[in-house]
Amino acid sequence: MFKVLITDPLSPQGIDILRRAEDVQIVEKTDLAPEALLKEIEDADALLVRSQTQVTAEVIQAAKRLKAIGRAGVGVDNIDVDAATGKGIIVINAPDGNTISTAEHTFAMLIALARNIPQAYQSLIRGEWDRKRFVGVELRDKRLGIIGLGRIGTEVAKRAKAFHMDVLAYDPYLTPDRAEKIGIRQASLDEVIQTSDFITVHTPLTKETRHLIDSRAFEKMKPGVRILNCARGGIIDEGALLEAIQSGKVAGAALDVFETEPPGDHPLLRLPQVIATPHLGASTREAQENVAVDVCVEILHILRGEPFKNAVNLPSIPAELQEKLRPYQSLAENLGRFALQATQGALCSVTVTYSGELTGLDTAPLTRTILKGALSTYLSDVNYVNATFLAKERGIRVTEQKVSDLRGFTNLITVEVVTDRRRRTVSGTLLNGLGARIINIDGYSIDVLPRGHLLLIQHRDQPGAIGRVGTLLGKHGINIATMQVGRRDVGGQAIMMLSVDKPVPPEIRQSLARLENIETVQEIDL
Ligand SMILES: NC(=O)C1=CN([C@@H]2O[C@H](COP(=O)(O)OP(=O)(O)OC[C@H]3O[C@@H](n4cnc5c(N)ncnc54)[C@H](O)[C@@H]3O)[C@@H](O)[C@H]2O)C=CC1
Ligand SMILES: O=C(O)CCC(=O)C(=O)O
Repeated sequence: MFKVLITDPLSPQGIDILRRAEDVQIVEKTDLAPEALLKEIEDADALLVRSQTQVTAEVIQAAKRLKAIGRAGVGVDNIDVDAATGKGIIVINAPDGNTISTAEHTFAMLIALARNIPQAYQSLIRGEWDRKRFVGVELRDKRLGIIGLGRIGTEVAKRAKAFHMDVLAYDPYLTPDRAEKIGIRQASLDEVIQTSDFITVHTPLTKETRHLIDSRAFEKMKPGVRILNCARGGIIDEGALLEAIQSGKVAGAALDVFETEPPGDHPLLRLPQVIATPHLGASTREAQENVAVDVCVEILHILRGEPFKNAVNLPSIPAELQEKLRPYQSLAENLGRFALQATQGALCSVTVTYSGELTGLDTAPLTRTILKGALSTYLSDVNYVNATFLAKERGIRVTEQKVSDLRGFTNLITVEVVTDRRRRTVSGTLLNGLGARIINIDGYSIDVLPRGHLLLIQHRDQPGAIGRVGTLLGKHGINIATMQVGRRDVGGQAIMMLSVDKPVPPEIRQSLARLENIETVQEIDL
């Protein structure tokens, strides 16, 4: 009998699936005090939560038999996924079930914002009859700038088109083919920011999207622009938004999410131009049913040892194969991350070539890991199980091949990525006793540890180029830990691969790119 502990309110449609299972005992205890949770989790086989229960490392350590944690929703921010992975506990989520609800909520906010509906309602119930203060704007022919055209962004775009809005999207990871299929014009971030009447964000919160909309972005916007965030607090810099509204640049904002939740007595909430909801994007009966059903079905699969999907942290592969592939997992993930970060742009195809001892194995899980590494650069909930599916959905061609060419190594993985901007080939190997190494980029031989902050610089092989890079980084207090240089011909094209002790800010990368004989500078974070 499997004990499934449910600690947040979950839709009964989901729980009924577990109730009908003869091998499951349900323990439903919401609002458990932290100590009570530590006790209750001890003999649980699975834990089901929404966003309230904090599944900390302490909770995970207290569990003696836990095999799976299910999140009825997308974000797993309340679960210590690393601690779960460390204990071999599978964490799953339900990424599709709340897309429509969140898109509809965004649209509700868009209309409410355009027509001052919450403010007018408040005024009316105060006993006023003020028809002048709440004059709004039409949506028709207004430009809606969508930042992040994934599942939710696409659904928002469809609804905006039905309202005859002029929709423009910025999503650097979307291929032109896919955008054409959705029927949305793609533009640069600057064009979206400078020309939109409404701007809505639908990206995950990543290093790249944190404060994507900051004071510089607000300066560039049209006066009277209206802003929406129903994705994650932190994509928009709340301090900069406050100033932009107070200065009159921004006419209004609709917020479902906040940098800290709950936001408490936040200055933005005191502005009459701001309308807000307490993270209600996914709060519909349908979305909650969808995510609860999805997560309960998958939890049963995991408990019964059947194939499952939407794992956030673990691939489902036979133990024997897993054992053989395990040493390559981190190299594979880092090769995917490295290749895409070094290439930039919308991914069109990935070709993975395996050589040596890898040719005799089923390498599909490694290819999935490479895809996961590449796609997690810009998608919110990529995992080992859904990476291939997501690539297919986005029209990315994935090819796997095995060859005998080993270039002197006992094993070799070569990843070739093609984006709408360029093509890159990166090879890596596991050196006996020394661990993972990147040994070739675009035909240039190097020897780099795939770890930490790296700078990939393309330059002309001329005297002084290396020195100028070192001097400029040194001037800004950035220490170079290691440096590798690869060239084909004397005086010709060459690359430098630097590992540095801290991230290199964009303005310093731009200064580097302006140095004599330096052509491109890419930062890679592994
Ligand atoms: N308010 C709420 O209750 C809910 C909020 N969400 C949040 O909404 C967000 C989007 O969710 P989905 O559409 O399901 O995710 P998704 O993964 O389908 O789409 C994200 C999109 O953002 C794009 N993107 C990534 N980095 C970008 C960048 N720097 N600039 C522009 N575009 C970038 C990706 O290419 C992708 O197309 C997630 O953060 C999710 O957590 C999701 C559900 C409910
Ligand atoms: O209502 C919830 O569970 C939060 C939804 C959400 O933000 C997500 O699924 O990422």
